[in-house]
Amino acid sequence: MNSEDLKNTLLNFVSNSQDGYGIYDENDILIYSNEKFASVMCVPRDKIVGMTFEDLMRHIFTVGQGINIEADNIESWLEYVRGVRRSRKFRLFEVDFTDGRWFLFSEQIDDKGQMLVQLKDMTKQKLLEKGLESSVENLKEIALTDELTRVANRRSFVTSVNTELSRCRRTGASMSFLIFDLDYFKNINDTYGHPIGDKVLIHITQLISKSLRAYDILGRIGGEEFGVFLSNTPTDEAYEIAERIRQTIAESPLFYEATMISLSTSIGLTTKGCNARFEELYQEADQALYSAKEGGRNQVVVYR
Ligand SMILES: Nc1nc2c(ncn2[C@@H]2O[C@H](COP(=O)(O)OP(=O)(O)OP(=O)(O)O)[C@@H](O)[C@H]2O)c(=O)[nH]1
Repeated sequence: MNSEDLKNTLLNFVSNSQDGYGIYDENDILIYSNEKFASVMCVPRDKIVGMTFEDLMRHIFTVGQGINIEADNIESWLEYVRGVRRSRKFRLFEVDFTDGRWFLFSEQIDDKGQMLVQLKDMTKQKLLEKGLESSVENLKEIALTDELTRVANRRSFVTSVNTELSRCRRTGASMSFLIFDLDYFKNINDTYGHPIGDKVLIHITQLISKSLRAYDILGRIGGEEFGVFLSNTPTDEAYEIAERIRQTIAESPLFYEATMISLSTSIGLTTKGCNARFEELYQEADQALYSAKEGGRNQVVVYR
């Protein structure tokens, strides 16, 4: 193929391309536009050629079609664009359109200062990307949340507690750790059935969660066992919080049809410096919880 034929073939491809092609001269005046470029910019091809880049943007801003120019004032937007446009020989960026489409723009500048702009419709990829992002968010949520009670599951609770321990290690503060365990929960399941047992767990979670401060960490660490991490909280303060929750639970039975299901919890409490590990906190609070069960249940016991 001789060079004339090659030029014609190339021009033919570019003219009929599904991608938009435009060329600006060194003064940013559009000297070439294929059909697609003109239609993406929402200006007829015979009108768009000859426009400067800035006038084209002003036009798009005024009609409110095409590129989504998120600005109150087009002149200040252009001021910003002047700072980045032509700042590099090659630029690649994504642009959203007022009709919801997305285009990938590539700008390439030759030695004379002429700029070739290519626009590629990437709406499908963008939708896919957004779908994937929200699926990842959903999966994260599922992986970290207890399905029944909607609080942190054991894994996510342990991670949050470890993060908080590292943070408070730097401040040298002490913290308290509580384990709540429902009393005679097996009886509730056996008497009223598993679905009502589930309702009890949700009810208890809500009662505990309402009594905590925004920065306390609550998680379901076992079947009917909940952990609470109280950062920067000494024993007497943690005891007050635990005792208040114990009382609330004891005074808040679950009403199911005509039946009132009375509830109570035993609570183990330990207070330590932040150099402790999760396993130690758990072990000590669990030992205190065991004493609370042994001591007759429905009580808070501090680890000694
Ligand atoms: N409904 C329901 N029950 C659960 C769930 N997870 C664990 N359980 C039940 O929780 C009960 C725990 O029983 P136990 O460990 O004997 O404890 P308890 O009956 O509360 O007795 P104490 O703790 O000694 O007061 C068992 O019957 C488990 O089947 C759950 O997600 N839903």
